[in-house]
Amino acid sequence: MNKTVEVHSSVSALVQRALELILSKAETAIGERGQFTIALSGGSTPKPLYEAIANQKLPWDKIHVFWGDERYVPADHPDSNELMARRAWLDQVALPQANIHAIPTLSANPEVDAAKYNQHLQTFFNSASGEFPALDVVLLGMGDDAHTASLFPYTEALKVSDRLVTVGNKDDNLRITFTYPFINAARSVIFMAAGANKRPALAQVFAPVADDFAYPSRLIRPQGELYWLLDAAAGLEL
Ligand SMILES: O=C(O)[C@H](O)[C@@H](O)[C@H](O)[C@H](O)COP(=O)(O)O
Repeated sequence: MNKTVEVHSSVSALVQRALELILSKAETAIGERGQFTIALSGGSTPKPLYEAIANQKLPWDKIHVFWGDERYVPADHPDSNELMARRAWLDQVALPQANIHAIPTLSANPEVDAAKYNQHLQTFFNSASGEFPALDVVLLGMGDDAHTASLFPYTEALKVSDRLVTVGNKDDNLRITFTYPFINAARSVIFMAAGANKRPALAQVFAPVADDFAYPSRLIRPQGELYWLLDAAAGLEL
């Protein structure tokens, strides 16, 4: 793992840096493998990043978009991570619908939809059960409880290491989430975290010893590169 922690002066500087990184990873991936695969996060921090990506001229047909987690709501619900990314980015550019790999949420059973997304990913990457294919970029946020994707403290999802996708649980609201070993298989994992409310969690996530089960972002130790992009408020005491 190659870990880089950067503290930027403002949220817009952080967003600009995330944009640069993603453009550079996309160029490399398309040059080397003919396509760029990225998993998006929800939360509020990445929205200006998605708007900035939409303003770029990119070979959209070579870009495949996935989600690291999704709330268990229909795709037109205001809480949907897919809806946010569609409005800010995907609906604004000529990215083929077939390249948008949204998490299904309509079977009334999150276990069934998690299994469907798992299968969809295995088919896309042509990987066998038990293998963890590498996305080019997994974009993540972190909550002030140190959760990431929908891997919440002390939940069963943190123990799942035999598949790509599982069911997450936020205060008894079920969600669908990548598992930590799938995130860790990525070529690059980019965390974006802004705001002073993230400081106590970050201190635990960066501590040499702490409980991974209490602070799930600690589980993210990718085989490739790990970037933590922070704003000045989040990074103040680091
Ligand atoms: O769907 C979600 O809620 C997320 O993917 C989640 O893990 C998010 O990234 C963090 O809660 C940070 O959210 P903010 O960017 O709003 O701080």
